[in-house]
Amino acid sequence: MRIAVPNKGRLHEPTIDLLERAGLHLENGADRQLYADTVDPDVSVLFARAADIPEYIADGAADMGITGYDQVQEAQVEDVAELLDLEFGTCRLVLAAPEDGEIETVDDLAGKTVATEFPNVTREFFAERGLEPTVVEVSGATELTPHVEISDAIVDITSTGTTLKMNRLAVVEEVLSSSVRLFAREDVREESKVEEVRTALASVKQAEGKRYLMMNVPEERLDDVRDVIPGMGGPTVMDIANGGGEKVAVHAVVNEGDVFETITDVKQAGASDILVTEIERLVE
Ligand SMILES: Nc1ncnc2c1ncn2[C@@H]1O[C@H](COP(=O)(O)OP(=O)(O)OP(=O)(O)O)[C@@H](O)[C@H]1O
Ligand SMILES: O=P(O)(O)OC[C@H]1O[C@H](OP(=O)(O)OP(=O)(O)O)[C@H](O)[C@@H]1O
Ligand SMILES: [Mg+2]
Repeated sequence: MRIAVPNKGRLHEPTIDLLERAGLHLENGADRQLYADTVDPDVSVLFARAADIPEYIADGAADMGITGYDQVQEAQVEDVAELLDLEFGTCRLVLAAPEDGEIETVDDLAGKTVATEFPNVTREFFAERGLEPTVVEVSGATELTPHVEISDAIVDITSTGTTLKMNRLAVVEEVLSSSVRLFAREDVREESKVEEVRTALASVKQAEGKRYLMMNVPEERLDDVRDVIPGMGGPTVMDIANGGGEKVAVHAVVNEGDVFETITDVKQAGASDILVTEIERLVE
Protein backbone atom coordinates (compact mmCIF):
# COMPACT_ATOMS: atom_id res chain seq x y z
CA MET A 1 0.00 0.00 0.00
CA ARG A 2 1.46 3.36 -1.00
CA ILE A 3 0.50 6.78 0.35
CA ALA A 4 1.25 9.90 -1.70
CA VAL A 5 2.15 12.90 0.47
CA PRO A 6 3.18 16.48 -0.41
CA ASN A 7 6.92 16.64 -1.14
CA LYS A 8 7.30 20.33 -0.24
CA GLY A 9 5.41 23.47 0.51
CA ARG A 10 3.16 24.25 3.44
CA LEU A 11 1.52 20.80 3.54
CA HIS A 12 4.74 18.77 3.72
CA GLU A 13 5.73 19.22 7.37
CA PRO A 14 2.29 18.86 8.95
CA THR A 15 1.62 15.74 6.88
CA ILE A 16 4.87 14.03 7.90
CA ASP A 17 4.26 15.08 11.48
CA LEU A 18 0.80 13.51 11.40
CA LEU A 19 2.11 10.24 9.94
CA GLU A 20 4.75 10.10 12.66
CA ARG A 21 2.23 10.72 15.41
CA ALA A 22 0.03 8.01 13.92
CA GLY A 23 2.91 5.58 14.37
CA LEU A 24 3.85 5.45 10.68
CA HIS A 25 7.45 6.47 11.22
CA LEU A 26 9.32 7.11 7.93
CA GLU A 27 12.50 5.21 7.14
CA ASN A 28 15.08 5.37 4.33
CA GLY A 29 13.52 8.59 3.11
CA ALA A 30 16.42 11.00 2.83
CA ASP A 31 15.58 14.54 1.75
CA ARG A 32 14.40 14.90 -1.84
CA GLN A 33 14.00 11.18 -2.30
CA LEU A 34 10.93 10.06 -4.22
CA TYR A 35 9.97 7.17 -1.95
CA ALA A 36 10.27 6.31 1.71
CA ASP A 37 9.48 3.16 3.67
CA THR A 38 7.61 3.21 6.92
CA VAL A 39 7.92 1.01 9.99
CA ASP A 40 5.01 -0.94 8.54
CA PRO A 41 6.49 -3.11 5.77
CA ASP A 42 3.13 -2.94 3.96
CA VAL A 43 3.02 0.85 3.84
CA SER A 44 5.35 3.06 1.78
CA VAL A 45 5.29 6.75 0.98
CA LEU A 46 5.55 8.54 -2.37
CA PHE A 47 6.48 12.24 -2.28
CA ALA A 48 4.64 14.32 -4.88
CA ARG A 49 3.36 17.82 -5.60
CA ALA A 50 0.10 18.47 -3.77
CA ALA A 51 -1.55 19.13 -7.13
CA ASP A 52 -0.38 15.82 -8.64
CA ILE A 53 -1.51 13.60 -5.78
CA PRO A 54 -5.14 13.08 -6.92
CA GLU A 55 -3.92 11.92 -10.33
CA TYR A 56 -1.38 9.57 -8.77
CA ILE A 57 -4.08 7.94 -6.67
CA ALA A 58 -6.40 7.58 -9.66
CA ASP A 59 -3.63 6.15 -11.87
CA GLY A 60 -2.40 3.66 -9.29
CA ALA A 61 1.02 5.26 -8.70
CA ALA A 62 -0.27 5.45 -5.12
CA ASP A 63 -3.27 3.88 -3.40
CA MET A 64 -3.93 6.57 -0.84
CA GLY A 65 -2.99 10.23 -0.68
CA ILE A 66 -2.98 13.20 1.63
CA THR A 67 -3.69 16.52 -0.08
CA GLY A 68 -6.08 19.46 -0.26
CA TYR A 69 -9.73 18.90 -1.14
CA ASP A 70 -9.33 21.78 -3.64
CA GLN A 71 -6.70 19.77 -5.53
CA VAL A 72 -8.95 16.74 -5.79
CA GLN A 73 -11.79 18.88 -7.11
CA GLU A 74 -9.50 20.49 -9.66
CA ALA A 75 -8.04 17.19 -10.85
CA GLN A 76 -11.53 15.93 -11.75
CA VAL A 77 -10.51 12.39 -10.95
CA GLU A 78 -13.07 9.65 -10.74
CA ASP A 79 -12.89 6.78 -8.29
CA VAL A 80 -11.02 8.75 -5.63
CA ALA A 81 -12.84 8.60 -2.31
CA GLU A 82 -12.45 10.89 0.68
CA LEU A 83 -11.77 8.90 3.86
CA LEU A 84 -10.96 11.44 6.55
CA ASP A 85 -10.78 15.20 7.08
CA LEU A 86 -7.38 15.94 8.60
CA GLU A 87 -8.42 19.52 9.36
CA PHE A 88 -5.26 21.39 8.46
CA GLY A 89 -4.43 23.43 5.34
CA THR A 90 -7.81 25.01 5.85
CA CYS A 91 -8.53 27.64 3.23
CA ARG A 92 -11.18 28.92 0.87
CA LEU A 93 -11.13 29.18 -2.89
CA VAL A 94 -12.79 32.50 -3.66
CA LEU A 95 -13.75 34.66 -6.59
CA ALA A 96 -12.16 38.06 -5.94
CA ALA A 97 -12.04 41.33 -7.86
CA PRO A 98 -10.43 44.78 -7.42
CA GLU A 99 -11.92 46.53 -4.35
CA ASP A 100 -13.06 49.65 -6.15
CA GLY A 101 -13.79 48.17 -9.57
CA GLU A 102 -17.08 47.47 -11.27
CA ILE A 103 -17.20 43.74 -10.49
CA GLU A 104 -19.47 43.26 -7.49
CA THR A 105 -21.39 40.09 -8.22
CA VAL A 106 -20.76 36.83 -10.04
CA ASP A 107 -23.04 37.95 -12.88
CA ASP A 108 -20.80 40.97 -13.50
CA LEU A 109 -18.25 38.53 -14.94
CA ALA A 110 -20.33 37.70 -18.00
CA GLY A 111 -18.03 38.19 -21.00
CA LYS A 112 -15.06 39.02 -18.74
CA THR A 113 -11.79 37.25 -17.93
CA VAL A 114 -10.90 35.29 -14.79
CA ALA A 115 -7.34 34.19 -13.94
CA THR A 116 -6.75 31.16 -11.77
CA GLU A 117 -4.63 28.15 -10.88
CA PHE A 118 -7.91 26.22 -10.73
CA PRO A 119 -9.39 26.41 -14.26
CA ASN A 120 -11.64 23.34 -13.95
CA VAL A 121 -13.21 24.35 -10.66
CA THR A 122 -13.58 27.89 -11.98
CA ARG A 123 -15.33 26.86 -15.20
CA GLU A 124 -17.66 24.60 -13.25
CA PHE A 125 -18.49 27.36 -10.79
CA PHE A 126 -19.49 29.75 -13.57
CA ALA A 127 -21.25 27.08 -15.62
CA GLU A 128 -23.58 26.48 -12.65
CA ARG A 129 -24.56 30.15 -12.94
CA GLY A 130 -25.00 29.88 -16.67
CA LEU A 131 -21.89 31.96 -17.27
CA GLU A 132 -18.86 31.27 -19.40
CA PRO A 133 -16.21 33.92 -18.82
CA THR A 134 -12.76 33.49 -20.39
CA VAL A 135 -10.60 31.52 -17.97
CA VAL A 136 -6.87 32.21 -18.05
CA GLU A 137 -4.71 29.62 -16.32
CA VAL A 138 -1.75 30.98 -14.37
CA SER A 139 0.69 29.11 -12.15
CA GLY A 140 1.18 31.59 -9.32
CA ALA A 141 0.92 35.22 -8.24
CA THR A 142 -2.69 35.16 -9.43
CA GLU A 143 -3.48 38.20 -7.28
CA LEU A 144 -1.41 40.43 -9.56
CA THR A 145 -3.31 39.66 -12.74
CA PRO A 146 -6.25 42.09 -12.31
CA HIS A 147 -3.74 44.93 -11.94
CA VAL A 148 -1.83 44.17 -15.11
CA GLU A 149 -4.91 43.80 -17.31
CA ILE A 150 -4.60 40.07 -17.68
CA SER A 151 -7.89 39.51 -15.85
CA ASP A 152 -10.98 41.21 -14.45
CA ALA A 153 -11.14 38.90 -11.46
CA ILE A 154 -9.41 35.86 -9.98
CA VAL A 155 -10.32 32.57 -8.37
CA ASP A 156 -7.65 31.88 -5.77
CA ILE A 157 -6.90 30.50 -2.33
CA THR A 158 -7.32 32.70 0.71
CA SER A 159 -6.92 31.89 4.38
CA THR A 160 -6.00 34.93 6.45
CA GLY A 161 -7.03 37.31 3.66
CA THR A 162 -3.69 39.14 3.84
CA THR A 163 -2.69 38.51 0.23
CA LEU A 164 -6.05 39.69 -1.13
CA LYS A 165 -5.91 42.83 0.99
CA MET A 166 -2.32 43.57 -0.01
CA ASN A 167 -3.43 43.41 -3.63
CA ARG A 168 -6.57 45.50 -2.99
CA LEU A 169 -8.89 42.66 -3.95
CA ALA A 170 -12.26 41.91 -2.35
CA VAL A 171 -14.09 38.58 -2.16
CA VAL A 172 -17.07 38.44 -4.51
CA GLU A 173 -18.13 34.93 -3.55
CA GLU A 174 -16.78 31.70 -2.09
CA VAL A 175 -16.18 28.97 -4.67
CA LEU A 176 -15.33 26.15 -2.26
CA SER A 177 -13.87 25.61 1.16
CA SER A 178 -10.99 23.21 1.52
CA SER A 179 -8.87 21.35 4.03
CA VAL A 180 -6.31 18.57 3.81
CA ARG A 181 -7.92 15.14 3.71
CA LEU A 182 -7.05 11.48 3.34
CA PHE A 183 -8.11 10.01 0.01
CA ALA A 184 -8.00 6.49 -1.43
CA ARG A 185 -8.86 4.88 -4.73
CA GLU A 186 -12.34 3.35 -4.66
CA ASP A 187 -11.07 -0.16 -5.46
CA VAL A 188 -8.82 -0.27 -2.38
CA ARG A 189 -10.84 1.71 0.15
CA GLU A 190 -12.30 -1.44 1.73
CA GLU A 191 -8.91 -3.08 2.18
CA SER A 192 -7.85 -3.68 5.76
CA LYS A 193 -4.55 -1.80 5.38
CA VAL A 194 -6.39 1.29 4.16
CA GLU A 195 -8.76 1.06 7.09
CA GLU A 196 -5.76 0.62 9.43
CA VAL A 197 -4.13 3.80 8.12
CA ARG A 198 -7.41 5.70 8.36
CA THR A 199 -7.94 4.56 11.95
CA ALA A 200 -4.37 5.47 12.92
CA LEU A 201 -4.72 8.99 11.49
CA ALA A 202 -8.18 9.38 13.01
CA SER A 203 -6.82 8.38 16.42
CA VAL A 204 -4.31 11.23 16.30
CA LYS A 205 -7.08 13.68 15.42
CA GLN A 206 -9.22 12.24 18.24
CA ALA A 207 -6.44 12.79 20.77
CA GLU A 208 -5.79 16.39 19.75
CA GLY A 209 -7.09 18.82 22.32
CA LYS A 210 -7.63 16.08 24.90
CA ARG A 211 -5.82 15.37 28.17
CA TYR A 212 -5.63 12.30 30.38
CA LEU A 213 -6.32 12.91 34.06
CA MET A 214 -5.31 10.48 36.80
CA MET A 215 -6.01 10.92 40.48
CA ASN A 216 -6.51 9.11 43.73
CA VAL A 217 -9.87 9.39 45.44
CA PRO A 218 -11.09 8.18 48.85
CA GLU A 219 -13.75 5.61 48.11
CA GLU A 220 -16.46 7.47 50.00
CA ARG A 221 -15.88 10.59 47.84
CA LEU A 222 -16.02 8.73 44.52
CA ASP A 223 -19.52 9.89 43.61
CA ASP A 224 -18.60 13.53 44.29
CA VAL A 225 -15.57 13.23 42.00
CA ARG A 226 -17.58 11.45 39.31
CA ASP A 227 -20.10 14.26 39.36
CA VAL A 228 -17.54 16.90 38.42
CA ILE A 229 -15.64 15.01 35.70
CA PRO A 230 -16.90 15.92 32.25
CA GLY A 231 -16.08 13.79 29.29
CA MET A 232 -16.17 10.59 27.44
CA GLY A 233 -18.35 7.85 28.85
CA GLY A 234 -17.39 8.49 32.47
CA PRO A 235 -14.11 7.85 34.25
CA THR A 236 -12.37 4.52 34.76
CA VAL A 237 -12.12 3.51 38.41
CA MET A 238 -9.44 1.10 39.62
CA ASP A 239 -8.40 -0.38 42.93
CA ILE A 240 -4.95 0.68 44.05
CA ALA A 241 -2.64 -2.20 44.90
CA ASN A 242 -1.76 -1.96 48.61
CA GLY A 243 -3.96 1.09 48.82
CA GLY A 244 -5.49 -0.30 51.96
CA GLY A 245 -8.84 -0.32 50.23
CA GLU A 246 -9.73 3.21 51.23
CA LYS A 247 -8.57 4.93 48.04
CA VAL A 248 -9.23 4.21 44.35
CA ALA A 249 -7.55 5.49 41.20
CA VAL A 250 -9.71 7.46 38.77
CA HIS A 251 -8.68 8.02 35.15
CA ALA A 252 -10.55 10.20 32.68
CA VAL A 253 -10.17 11.82 29.26
CA VAL A 254 -11.01 15.51 29.42
CA ASN A 255 -11.06 18.30 26.85
CA GLU A 256 -7.99 20.50 27.20
CA GLY A 257 -10.18 23.53 27.78
CA ASP A 258 -11.88 21.85 30.76
CA VAL A 259 -8.70 20.71 32.51
CA PHE A 260 -8.17 23.77 34.68
CA GLU A 261 -11.69 23.82 36.04
CA THR A 262 -11.85 20.05 36.44
CA ILE A 263 -8.70 19.97 38.57
CA THR A 264 -10.13 22.60 40.90
CA ASP A 265 -13.41 20.69 41.10
CA VAL A 266 -11.99 17.20 41.70
CA LYS A 267 -9.64 18.55 44.35
CA GLN A 268 -12.55 20.10 46.13
CA ALA A 269 -14.37 16.79 45.81
CA GLY A 270 -11.53 15.01 47.60
CA ALA A 271 -9.11 13.89 44.86
CA SER A 272 -5.34 13.98 45.42
CA ASP A 273 -2.14 13.08 43.51
CA ILE A 274 -3.62 14.49 40.30
CA LEU A 275 -1.66 13.85 37.11
CA VAL A 276 -2.36 15.45 33.72
CA THR A 277 -0.76 13.97 30.60
CA GLU A 278 -1.02 14.41 26.85
CA ILE A 279 -2.62 11.70 24.77
CA GLU A 280 -0.83 10.50 21.65
CA ARG A 281 -3.66 8.53 20.11
CA LEU A 282 -7.21 7.69 20.99
CA VAL A 283 -8.89 4.83 19.15
CA GLU A 284 -12.63 4.90 19.74
N1 LIG B 1 -2.67 30.19 2.37
C1 LIG B 1 -3.07 28.94 2.56
N2 LIG B 1 -3.62 28.58 3.73
C2 LIG B 1 -4.02 27.31 3.95
N3 LIG B 1 -3.92 26.34 3.03
C3 LIG B 1 -3.37 26.64 1.87
C4 LIG B 1 -2.93 27.95 1.56
N4 LIG B 1 -2.42 27.97 0.32
C5 LIG B 1 -2.55 26.70 -0.13
N5 LIG B 1 -3.13 25.91 0.78
C6 LIG B 1 -3.43 24.49 0.64
O1 LIG B 1 -2.21 23.86 0.28
C7 LIG B 1 -2.33 23.20 -0.98
C8 LIG B 1 -1.01 23.27 -1.70
O2 LIG B 1 -0.71 24.59 -2.03
P1 LIG B 1 0.35 24.88 -3.18
O3 LIG B 1 0.15 23.91 -4.28
O4 LIG B 1 0.30 26.33 -3.43
O5 LIG B 1 1.66 24.46 -2.50
P2 LIG B 1 2.57 25.32 -1.56
O6 LIG B 1 2.54 24.63 -0.23
O7 LIG B 1 2.19 26.73 -1.56
O8 LIG B 1 3.96 25.08 -2.23
P3 LIG B 1 4.36 25.54 -3.70
O9 LIG B 1 3.37 26.56 -4.15
O10 LIG B 1 5.74 26.07 -3.48
O11 LIG B 1 4.35 24.25 -4.49
C9 LIG B 1 -3.48 23.94 -1.66
O12 LIG B 1 -4.07 23.14 -2.62
C10 LIG B 1 -4.40 24.22 -0.49
O13 LIG B 1 -5.17 23.07 -0.20
O1 LIG C 1 -5.02 34.59 2.69
P1 LIG C 1 -3.54 34.40 2.87
O2 LIG C 1 -3.19 33.95 4.25
O3 LIG C 1 -2.77 35.60 2.47
O4 LIG C 1 -3.08 33.18 1.95
C1 LIG C 1 -3.37 33.17 0.57
C2 LIG C 1 -2.14 32.92 -0.26
O5 LIG C 1 -1.53 31.70 0.12
C3 LIG C 1 -1.22 30.96 -1.06
O6 LIG C 1 -0.01 31.35 -1.61
P2 LIG C 1 1.38 30.74 -1.12
O7 LIG C 1 1.84 31.45 0.11
O8 LIG C 1 1.28 29.27 -1.02
O9 LIG C 1 2.35 31.14 -2.28
P3 LIG C 1 2.37 30.53 -3.76
O10 LIG C 1 1.46 31.42 -4.55
O11 LIG C 1 3.80 30.64 -4.14
O12 LIG C 1 1.89 29.12 -3.70
C4 LIG C 1 -2.35 31.35 -2.00
O13 LIG C 1 -1.99 31.11 -3.35
C5 LIG C 1 -2.55 32.81 -1.71
O14 LIG C 1 -1.73 33.62 -2.50
MG1 LIG D 1 1.10 27.95 -2.57
